[in-house]
Amino acid sequence: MSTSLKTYTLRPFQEAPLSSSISIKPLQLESIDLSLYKEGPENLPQRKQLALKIEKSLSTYGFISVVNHGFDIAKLEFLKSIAQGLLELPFEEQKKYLAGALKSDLEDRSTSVGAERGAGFKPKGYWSMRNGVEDSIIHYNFNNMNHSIFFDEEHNNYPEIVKDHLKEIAEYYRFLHGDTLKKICNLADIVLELPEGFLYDKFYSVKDNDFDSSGGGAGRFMLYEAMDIEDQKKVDNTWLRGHSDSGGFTFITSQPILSLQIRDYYTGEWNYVGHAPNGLIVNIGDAMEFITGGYFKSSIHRVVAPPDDQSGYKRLVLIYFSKPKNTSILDPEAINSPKLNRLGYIKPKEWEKINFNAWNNQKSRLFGKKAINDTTSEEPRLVLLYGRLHERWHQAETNFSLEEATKRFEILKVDL
Ligand SMILES: O=C(O)CCC(=O)C(=O)O
Ligand SMILES: [Fe+2]
Repeated sequence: MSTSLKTYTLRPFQEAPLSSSISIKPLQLESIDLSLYKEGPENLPQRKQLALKIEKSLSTYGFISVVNHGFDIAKLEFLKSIAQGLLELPFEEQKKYLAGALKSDLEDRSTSVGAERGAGFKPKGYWSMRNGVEDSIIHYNFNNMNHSIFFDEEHNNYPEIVKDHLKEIAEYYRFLHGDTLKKICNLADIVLELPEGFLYDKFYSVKDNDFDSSGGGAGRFMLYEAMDIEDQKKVDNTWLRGHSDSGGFTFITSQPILSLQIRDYYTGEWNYVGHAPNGLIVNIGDAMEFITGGYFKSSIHRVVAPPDDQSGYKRLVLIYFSKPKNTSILDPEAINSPKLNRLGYIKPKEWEKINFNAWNNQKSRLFGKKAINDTTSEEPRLVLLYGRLHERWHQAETNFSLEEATKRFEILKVDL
Protein backbone atom coordinates (compact mmCIF):
# COMPACT_ATOMS: atom_id res chain seq x y z
CA MET A 1 0.00 0.00 0.00
CA SER A 2 1.39 3.38 -0.90
CA THR A 3 1.58 5.95 1.85
CA SER A 4 0.64 9.54 1.21
CA LEU A 5 2.66 11.21 3.95
CA LYS A 6 3.19 14.83 3.06
CA THR A 7 6.45 16.66 3.61
CA TYR A 8 4.55 19.67 4.93
CA THR A 9 1.74 20.69 7.26
CA LEU A 10 -1.04 23.18 6.61
CA ARG A 11 -2.60 25.12 9.45
CA PRO A 12 -4.05 28.62 9.68
CA PHE A 13 -1.53 31.40 10.08
CA GLN A 14 -1.97 33.12 13.44
CA GLU A 15 -1.76 36.87 12.99
CA ALA A 16 -0.56 39.12 15.79
CA PRO A 17 -3.24 41.04 17.73
CA LEU A 18 -3.20 44.79 17.13
CA SER A 19 -0.56 46.52 19.23
CA SER A 20 -1.79 48.62 22.13
CA SER A 21 1.42 50.63 22.22
CA ILE A 22 0.44 54.27 22.68
CA SER A 23 3.82 55.70 21.76
CA ILE A 24 3.49 54.55 18.14
CA LYS A 25 1.44 56.66 15.76
CA PRO A 26 1.30 54.71 12.51
CA LEU A 27 0.84 56.53 9.26
CA GLN A 28 -2.61 55.95 7.78
CA LEU A 29 -1.91 55.72 4.08
CA GLU A 30 -4.37 57.08 1.54
CA SER A 31 -6.74 54.20 1.07
CA ILE A 32 -8.33 53.29 -2.24
CA ASP A 33 -11.56 51.31 -2.20
CA LEU A 34 -11.30 49.32 -5.41
CA SER A 35 -14.97 48.29 -5.27
CA LEU A 36 -15.64 51.87 -6.40
CA TYR A 37 -13.60 51.29 -9.57
CA LYS A 38 -15.99 50.53 -12.41
CA GLU A 39 -15.38 50.26 -16.13
CA GLY A 40 -17.32 52.20 -18.74
CA PRO A 41 -17.49 55.84 -19.86
CA GLU A 42 -20.39 56.54 -17.50
CA ASN A 43 -18.09 55.74 -14.54
CA LEU A 44 -15.20 57.94 -15.65
CA PRO A 45 -16.05 60.73 -13.16
CA GLN A 46 -15.75 58.21 -10.31
CA ARG A 47 -12.45 56.86 -11.63
CA LYS A 48 -11.20 60.44 -11.87
CA GLN A 49 -12.04 60.91 -8.21
CA LEU A 50 -10.06 57.82 -7.27
CA ALA A 51 -7.15 59.06 -9.39
CA LEU A 52 -7.23 62.42 -7.67
CA LYS A 53 -7.21 60.62 -4.35
CA ILE A 54 -4.00 58.73 -5.07
CA GLU A 55 -2.09 61.40 -6.95
CA LYS A 56 -0.74 63.13 -3.86
CA SER A 57 0.38 59.83 -2.33
CA LEU A 58 2.04 58.57 -5.50
CA SER A 59 3.99 61.80 -5.81
CA THR A 60 4.98 62.07 -2.12
CA TYR A 61 4.95 58.95 0.08
CA GLY A 62 4.96 56.56 -2.87
CA PHE A 63 2.69 54.28 -0.80
CA ILE A 64 -1.08 53.74 -0.74
CA SER A 65 -3.32 51.05 0.65
CA VAL A 66 -5.96 49.22 -1.34
CA VAL A 67 -9.10 47.71 0.19
CA ASN A 68 -11.90 45.68 -1.37
CA HIS A 69 -9.56 44.41 -4.07
CA GLY A 70 -12.03 41.64 -4.81
CA PHE A 71 -9.82 38.58 -4.25
CA ASP A 72 -11.62 36.11 -2.00
CA ILE A 73 -10.42 36.58 1.59
CA ALA A 74 -10.79 32.88 2.50
CA LYS A 75 -8.57 31.97 -0.46
CA LEU A 76 -6.01 34.53 0.67
CA GLU A 77 -6.02 33.06 4.19
CA PHE A 78 -5.46 29.62 2.70
CA LEU A 79 -2.51 30.98 0.72
CA LYS A 80 -1.02 32.29 3.97
CA SER A 81 -1.17 28.79 5.44
CA ILE A 82 0.54 27.45 2.30
CA ALA A 83 3.20 30.14 2.71
CA GLN A 84 3.66 29.19 6.36
CA GLY A 85 3.94 25.48 5.53
CA LEU A 86 6.48 26.23 2.79
CA LEU A 87 8.66 28.60 4.77
CA GLU A 88 8.73 26.30 7.79
CA LEU A 89 10.30 23.46 5.83
CA PRO A 90 13.55 22.42 7.50
CA PHE A 91 16.75 23.93 6.14
CA GLU A 92 17.81 20.54 4.73
CA GLU A 93 14.64 20.55 2.60
CA GLN A 94 15.03 24.21 1.58
CA LYS A 95 18.54 23.47 0.33
CA LYS A 96 17.10 21.26 -2.44
CA TYR A 97 15.25 24.23 -3.89
CA LEU A 98 17.55 27.22 -3.53
CA ALA A 99 17.04 30.38 -5.57
CA GLY A 100 20.77 31.06 -5.61
CA ALA A 101 23.82 30.45 -3.41
CA LEU A 102 23.70 30.28 0.39
CA LYS A 103 25.11 33.81 0.75
CA SER A 104 24.92 36.85 -1.49
CA ASP A 105 28.67 37.34 -1.34
CA LEU A 106 29.24 33.76 -2.57
CA GLU A 107 26.98 34.28 -5.57
CA ASP A 108 28.60 34.12 -9.01
CA ARG A 109 26.52 36.88 -10.56
CA SER A 110 27.83 36.11 -14.03
CA THR A 111 25.85 32.86 -14.01
CA SER A 112 23.17 33.44 -11.37
CA VAL A 113 20.50 36.10 -10.91
CA GLY A 114 20.81 35.50 -7.17
CA ALA A 115 18.25 34.76 -4.48
CA GLU A 116 16.68 38.20 -4.96
CA ARG A 117 15.38 37.22 -8.38
CA GLY A 118 15.78 33.46 -8.81
CA ALA A 119 12.88 31.08 -8.16
CA GLY A 120 13.12 29.12 -4.91
CA PHE A 121 14.36 29.70 -1.37
CA LYS A 122 16.52 32.44 0.03
CA PRO A 123 17.69 30.90 3.29
CA LYS A 124 18.28 32.90 6.45
CA GLY A 125 21.62 34.69 6.51
CA TYR A 126 21.90 35.24 2.75
CA TRP A 127 22.17 39.02 3.10
CA SER A 128 24.82 40.99 4.97
CA MET A 129 23.52 43.70 7.24
CA ARG A 130 25.61 45.98 9.44
CA ASN A 131 28.30 45.15 12.01
CA GLY A 132 28.76 41.64 10.68
CA VAL A 133 25.09 40.68 11.26
CA GLU A 134 23.16 38.59 8.75
CA ASP A 135 19.43 38.69 8.01
CA SER A 136 16.90 36.39 9.69
CA ILE A 137 14.41 36.17 6.82
CA ILE A 138 13.37 33.16 4.75
CA HIS A 139 11.72 33.80 1.45
CA TYR A 140 10.56 31.75 -1.49
CA ASN A 141 10.27 33.39 -4.92
CA PHE A 142 7.96 32.43 -7.77
CA ASN A 143 8.61 33.53 -11.34
CA ASN A 144 6.51 33.44 -14.50
CA MET A 145 3.14 32.99 -12.78
CA ASN A 146 1.48 34.81 -15.66
CA HIS A 147 2.73 32.21 -18.16
CA SER A 148 1.74 28.61 -18.76
CA ILE A 149 5.36 27.52 -18.16
CA PHE A 150 4.64 28.15 -14.45
CA PHE A 151 2.75 24.84 -14.39
CA ASP A 152 5.52 22.85 -16.08
CA GLU A 153 6.89 20.63 -13.30
CA GLU A 154 9.77 19.36 -15.44
CA HIS A 155 11.01 22.85 -16.15
CA ASN A 156 10.57 24.00 -12.54
CA ASN A 157 11.95 22.27 -9.48
CA TYR A 158 9.15 22.85 -6.96
CA PRO A 159 8.83 21.49 -3.40
CA GLU A 160 5.81 19.25 -2.84
CA ILE A 161 3.71 21.92 -1.10
CA VAL A 162 4.16 24.25 -4.07
CA LYS A 163 3.44 21.50 -6.60
CA ASP A 164 0.24 20.69 -4.76
CA HIS A 165 -0.97 24.31 -4.85
CA LEU A 166 0.27 25.78 -8.11
CA LYS A 167 -3.25 26.61 -9.17
CA GLU A 168 -4.08 28.61 -6.07
CA ILE A 169 -0.75 30.44 -6.18
CA ALA A 170 -1.13 31.36 -9.86
CA GLU A 171 -4.73 32.44 -9.33
CA TYR A 172 -3.73 35.01 -6.73
CA TYR A 173 -0.81 36.47 -8.65
CA ARG A 174 -2.71 36.53 -11.93
CA PHE A 175 -5.51 38.39 -10.22
CA LEU A 176 -3.08 40.98 -8.90
CA HIS A 177 -1.46 41.41 -12.31
CA GLY A 178 -4.50 41.33 -14.55
CA ASP A 179 -6.97 43.09 -12.28
CA THR A 180 -5.49 45.10 -9.40
CA LEU A 181 -2.36 46.27 -11.24
CA LYS A 182 -4.40 47.09 -14.32
CA LYS A 183 -6.78 49.28 -12.31
CA ILE A 184 -3.92 51.08 -10.55
CA CYS A 185 -2.22 51.66 -13.92
CA ASN A 186 -5.44 53.05 -15.37
CA LEU A 187 -5.75 55.45 -12.44
CA ALA A 188 -2.12 56.46 -12.98
CA ASP A 189 -3.01 57.08 -16.66
CA ILE A 190 -5.69 59.52 -15.53
CA VAL A 191 -3.19 61.25 -13.23
CA LEU A 192 -0.70 61.56 -16.11
CA GLU A 193 -3.39 62.60 -18.62
CA LEU A 194 -2.73 59.55 -20.76
CA PRO A 195 -5.49 57.44 -22.34
CA GLU A 196 -6.67 54.75 -19.91
CA GLY A 197 -4.94 51.46 -20.72
CA PHE A 198 -1.75 53.19 -21.92
CA LEU A 199 0.63 52.28 -19.08
CA TYR A 200 -0.68 48.74 -18.71
CA ASP A 201 -0.50 47.95 -22.43
CA LYS A 202 2.90 49.51 -22.90
CA PHE A 203 4.65 48.12 -19.83
CA TYR A 204 2.68 45.25 -18.30
CA SER A 205 0.60 43.35 -20.86
CA VAL A 206 1.36 39.62 -21.10
CA LYS A 207 1.86 37.30 -24.09
CA ASP A 208 2.01 33.68 -22.98
CA ASN A 209 5.58 32.34 -22.72
CA ASP A 210 6.96 35.37 -24.59
CA PHE A 211 9.05 36.70 -21.74
CA ASP A 212 10.68 39.71 -23.34
CA SER A 213 7.44 41.14 -24.71
CA SER A 214 5.58 40.62 -21.46
CA GLY A 215 5.26 42.60 -18.30
CA GLY A 216 6.50 40.45 -15.49
CA GLY A 217 6.29 39.93 -11.83
CA ALA A 218 7.87 38.05 -9.00
CA GLY A 219 5.80 36.49 -6.25
CA ARG A 220 7.40 36.19 -2.86
CA PHE A 221 6.31 34.47 0.33
CA MET A 222 8.35 36.00 3.12
CA LEU A 223 8.76 35.01 6.76
CA TYR A 224 10.66 37.09 9.29
CA GLU A 225 11.93 35.05 12.21
CA ALA A 226 12.80 36.79 15.45
CA MET A 227 16.40 37.87 15.40
CA ASP A 228 19.02 36.96 17.96
CA ILE A 229 18.74 39.74 20.56
CA GLU A 230 22.43 40.65 20.45
CA ASP A 231 22.35 40.79 16.65
CA GLN A 232 19.21 42.87 16.72
CA LYS A 233 20.95 45.48 18.89
CA LYS A 234 23.82 45.67 16.43
CA VAL A 235 21.46 46.57 13.60
CA ASP A 236 19.30 49.00 15.62
CA ASN A 237 16.25 46.71 15.56
CA THR A 238 16.16 46.53 11.78
CA TRP A 239 15.03 43.23 10.22
CA LEU A 240 15.22 44.32 6.58
CA ARG A 241 17.37 47.27 5.75
CA GLY A 242 16.01 50.43 4.15
CA HIS A 243 15.72 50.17 0.38
CA SER A 244 13.55 51.03 -2.57
CA ASP A 245 12.06 48.34 -4.82
CA SER A 246 13.39 48.19 -8.35
CA GLY A 247 10.25 47.40 -10.35
CA GLY A 248 6.76 48.73 -11.06
CA PHE A 249 4.17 48.57 -8.29
CA THR A 250 4.65 46.26 -5.28
CA PHE A 251 1.67 44.65 -3.53
CA ILE A 252 2.11 43.50 0.10
CA THR A 253 -0.57 41.80 2.19
CA SER A 254 -1.24 44.20 5.05
CA GLN A 255 -0.27 42.84 8.47
CA PRO A 256 -1.33 43.88 11.98
CA ILE A 257 2.25 43.38 13.13
CA LEU A 258 3.81 46.83 13.28
CA SER A 259 7.06 46.38 11.41
CA LEU A 260 6.95 48.02 8.01
CA GLN A 261 8.22 51.58 8.04
CA ILE A 262 8.68 54.18 5.35
CA ARG A 263 11.04 57.07 5.31
CA ASP A 264 8.61 59.94 5.49
CA TYR A 265 8.63 62.01 2.32
CA TYR A 266 8.15 65.26 4.22
CA THR A 267 10.34 64.78 7.28
CA GLY A 268 12.79 62.02 6.38
CA GLU A 269 11.78 60.31 9.67
CA TRP A 270 10.85 56.63 9.82
CA ASN A 271 7.11 56.08 10.19
CA TYR A 272 5.19 52.85 10.75
CA VAL A 273 2.69 51.89 8.07
CA GLY A 274 -0.73 51.34 9.68
CA HIS A 275 -2.70 48.15 9.10
CA ALA A 276 -5.44 47.98 6.45
CA PRO A 277 -7.45 44.84 7.40
CA ASN A 278 -7.81 42.47 4.43
CA GLY A 279 -6.07 45.11 2.35
CA LEU A 280 -2.89 45.48 0.39
CA ILE A 281 -0.09 47.94 0.86
CA VAL A 282 0.97 49.17 -2.57
CA ASN A 283 4.23 50.95 -3.20
CA ILE A 284 6.02 52.39 -6.19
CA GLY A 285 9.29 50.91 -7.43
CA ASP A 286 12.19 52.61 -9.21
CA ALA A 287 10.90 51.80 -12.70
CA MET A 288 7.73 53.85 -12.18
CA GLU A 289 9.76 56.67 -10.61
CA PHE A 290 12.01 56.81 -13.66
CA ILE A 291 9.19 56.44 -16.20
CA THR A 292 7.48 59.44 -14.58
CA GLY A 293 10.73 61.44 -14.45
CA GLY A 294 10.67 61.41 -10.65
CA TYR A 295 7.03 62.50 -10.21
CA PHE A 296 6.01 59.19 -8.61
CA LYS A 297 8.30 58.34 -5.70
CA SER A 298 10.00 55.01 -5.12
CA SER A 299 10.28 55.50 -1.38
CA ILE A 300 12.78 54.01 1.00
CA HIS A 301 11.17 51.52 3.35
CA ARG A 302 12.40 48.96 5.86
CA VAL A 303 11.18 46.35 8.32
CA VAL A 304 11.92 46.60 12.05
CA ALA A 305 11.26 44.44 15.11
CA PRO A 306 7.64 44.96 16.28
CA PRO A 307 6.66 46.54 19.64
CA ASP A 308 6.92 44.33 22.76
CA ASP A 309 3.25 43.27 22.79
CA GLN A 310 3.67 41.71 19.32
CA SER A 311 7.13 40.28 19.83
CA GLY A 312 6.06 36.63 20.07
CA TYR A 313 4.48 36.73 16.59
CA LYS A 314 5.99 36.18 13.21
CA ARG A 315 5.65 38.46 10.24
CA LEU A 316 4.46 36.59 7.19
CA VAL A 317 3.74 38.49 4.00
CA LEU A 318 2.76 37.58 0.47
CA ILE A 319 4.32 40.03 -1.93
CA TYR A 320 3.93 40.69 -5.62
CA PHE A 321 6.63 42.74 -7.30
CA SER A 322 5.16 43.68 -10.66
CA LYS A 323 7.77 44.55 -13.24
CA PRO A 324 7.60 46.33 -16.57
CA LYS A 325 8.74 44.54 -19.72
CA ASN A 326 12.50 43.99 -19.82
CA THR A 327 12.76 46.19 -22.90
CA SER A 328 10.92 49.15 -21.32
CA ILE A 329 12.88 52.38 -21.53
CA LEU A 330 13.06 53.94 -18.08
CA ASP A 331 12.53 57.63 -18.66
CA PRO A 332 9.57 59.97 -19.20
CA GLU A 333 10.30 60.45 -22.90
CA ALA A 334 8.85 56.96 -23.34
CA ILE A 335 5.37 58.12 -22.27
CA ASN A 336 5.25 61.79 -23.28
CA SER A 337 2.69 62.68 -20.61
CA PRO A 338 1.06 66.11 -21.03
CA LYS A 339 0.93 66.42 -17.24
CA LEU A 340 4.62 65.65 -16.71
CA ASN A 341 5.64 67.92 -19.59
CA ARG A 342 3.63 70.73 -18.07
CA LEU A 343 5.04 70.17 -14.57
CA GLY A 344 8.59 69.95 -15.93
CA TYR A 345 9.32 66.31 -15.05
CA ILE A 346 11.62 65.74 -18.00
CA LYS A 347 14.54 63.32 -18.34
CA PRO A 348 17.50 64.73 -16.35
CA LYS A 349 20.54 65.08 -18.58
CA GLU A 350 22.70 62.74 -16.50
CA TRP A 351 20.30 59.77 -16.92
CA GLU A 352 21.56 57.26 -19.46
CA LYS A 353 18.93 55.75 -21.72
CA ILE A 354 18.47 52.30 -20.20
CA ASN A 355 15.89 49.58 -20.18
CA PHE A 356 14.34 47.84 -17.18
CA ASN A 357 16.40 44.69 -17.58
CA ALA A 358 19.63 46.65 -17.20
CA TRP A 359 18.43 48.48 -14.09
CA ASN A 360 16.95 45.43 -12.42
CA ASN A 361 20.06 43.33 -12.98
CA GLN A 362 22.44 45.87 -11.54
CA LYS A 363 20.27 46.98 -8.66
CA SER A 364 19.31 43.56 -7.29
CA ARG A 365 22.91 42.37 -7.08
CA LEU A 366 23.76 45.24 -4.72
CA PHE A 367 21.04 44.43 -2.18
CA GLY A 368 22.84 42.17 0.26
CA LYS A 369 26.48 42.86 -0.56
CA LYS A 370 28.77 43.41 2.38
CA ALA A 371 30.77 46.14 0.65
CA ILE A 372 27.63 48.21 0.13
CA ASN A 373 25.74 47.52 3.35
CA ASP A 374 28.21 47.02 6.16
CA THR A 375 28.53 50.70 7.00
CA THR A 376 28.48 52.64 10.24
CA SER A 377 25.12 54.25 9.51
CA GLU A 378 21.93 52.66 8.28
CA GLU A 379 22.25 54.22 4.88
CA PRO A 380 24.11 51.97 2.46
CA ARG A 381 27.01 53.26 0.40
CA LEU A 382 25.60 55.09 -2.58
CA VAL A 383 26.22 53.62 -5.98
CA LEU A 384 25.87 55.42 -9.28
CA LEU A 385 24.14 53.26 -11.88
CA TYR A 386 23.49 54.65 -15.35
CA GLY A 387 23.52 58.25 -14.07
CA ARG A 388 21.14 57.56 -11.17
CA LEU A 389 21.74 56.76 -7.50
CA HIS A 390 20.82 53.14 -6.84
CA GLU A 391 18.74 54.28 -3.87
CA ARG A 392 17.60 57.79 -3.17
CA TRP A 393 17.46 58.31 0.59
CA HIS A 394 17.35 62.08 0.35
CA GLN A 395 14.41 62.60 -1.97
CA ALA A 396 12.62 64.33 0.93
CA GLU A 397 15.21 67.12 0.86
CA THR A 398 14.56 69.87 -1.62
CA ASN A 399 17.20 70.30 -4.29
CA PHE A 400 18.99 67.05 -3.57
CA SER A 401 20.58 66.75 -6.97
CA LEU A 402 23.22 64.31 -8.12
CA GLU A 403 25.71 67.18 -7.95
CA GLU A 404 24.78 67.82 -4.34
CA ALA A 405 25.06 64.10 -3.53
CA THR A 406 28.54 64.02 -5.03
CA LYS A 407 29.59 66.84 -2.71
CA ARG A 408 28.17 65.22 0.43
CA PHE A 409 28.84 61.53 -0.08
CA GLU A 410 31.41 59.23 -1.51
CA ILE A 411 29.64 57.66 -4.47
CA LEU A 412 30.77 54.30 -5.76
CA LYS A 413 30.76 53.42 -9.40
CA VAL A 414 30.37 49.73 -10.12
CA ASP A 415 31.85 48.13 -13.17
CA LEU A 416 28.87 47.52 -15.37
O1 LIG B 1 7.84 42.82 4.75
C1 LIG B 1 7.43 43.76 4.10
O2 LIG B 1 6.32 44.25 4.30
C2 LIG B 1 8.24 44.45 3.04
C3 LIG B 1 9.29 43.64 2.37
C4 LIG B 1 10.02 44.44 1.35
O3 LIG B 1 10.08 45.65 1.41
C5 LIG B 1 10.68 43.78 0.21
O4 LIG B 1 10.83 42.55 0.23
O5 LIG B 1 11.06 44.49 -0.74
FE1 LIG C 1 10.68 46.47 -0.53
